[in-house]
Amino acid sequence: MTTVDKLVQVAGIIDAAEAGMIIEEGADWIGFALRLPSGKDDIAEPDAAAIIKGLEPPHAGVLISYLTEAEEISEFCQELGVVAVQLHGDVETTQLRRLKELRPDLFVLKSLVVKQDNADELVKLVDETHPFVDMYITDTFDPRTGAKGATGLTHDWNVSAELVRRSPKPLMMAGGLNPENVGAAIRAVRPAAVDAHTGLEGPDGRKDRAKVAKFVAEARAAFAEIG
Ligand SMILES: O=C(O)c1ccccc1N[C@@H]1O[C@H](COP(=O)(O)O)[C@@H](O)[C@H]1O
Repeated sequence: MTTVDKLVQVAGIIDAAEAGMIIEEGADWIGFALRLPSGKDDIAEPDAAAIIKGLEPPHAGVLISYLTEAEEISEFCQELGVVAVQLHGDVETTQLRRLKELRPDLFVLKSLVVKQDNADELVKLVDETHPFVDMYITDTFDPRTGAKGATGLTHDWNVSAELVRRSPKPLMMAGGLNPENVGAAIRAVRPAAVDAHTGLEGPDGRKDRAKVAKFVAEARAAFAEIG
């Protein structure tokens, strides 16, 4: 079983050069968003699989997806060679249980999409699903577009902090994190891990080396501070 603590993830990898740069700058896990409902993935599946298979521990590739069916998730994770999957869709608890039966070795992250006034609903979701989930990941809902991931928006960190306190499983904090706010976020919420996508991009839509380096350094410093 994979255990994680004080982990830094960068999501939305688009090619091998970007993956290599992010690993060089000290991130632990890298996330690949695939089979998105838009049909417009940033990277082809065989290219993602090649990058993932070339990673050496403690680095690892994570599938980020809206898939909801355990069999399809399991088969796709096998094809890609990922050790972890981040589920952003409305996955039934029965499917999470089935996924654990099929792949007890797979590290399952389930998103908790923070909206205005849905904290109680998220706590209920944690209560129901935690036996089948290894880690939760917060994310921010964008009411203008309906998007539930990679919105670049922060949410009420009091909700994330409450979820950390209430969840029997660790929590990865995400949603609008960037080099400037990640330290404060870790000190306020005390998550086990952090993740960012859009806050690390340059104007060309690719990850910016200086932003990735600063994000990793600020996160490591804040994790060391909270102990
Ligand atoms: O990374 C993506 O492209 C992605 C696509 C669909 C759902 C989630 C996705 N990424 C996750 O979004 C959050 C945070 O994004 P941001 O930092 O606010 O831009 C994080 O969980 C990513 O793993």
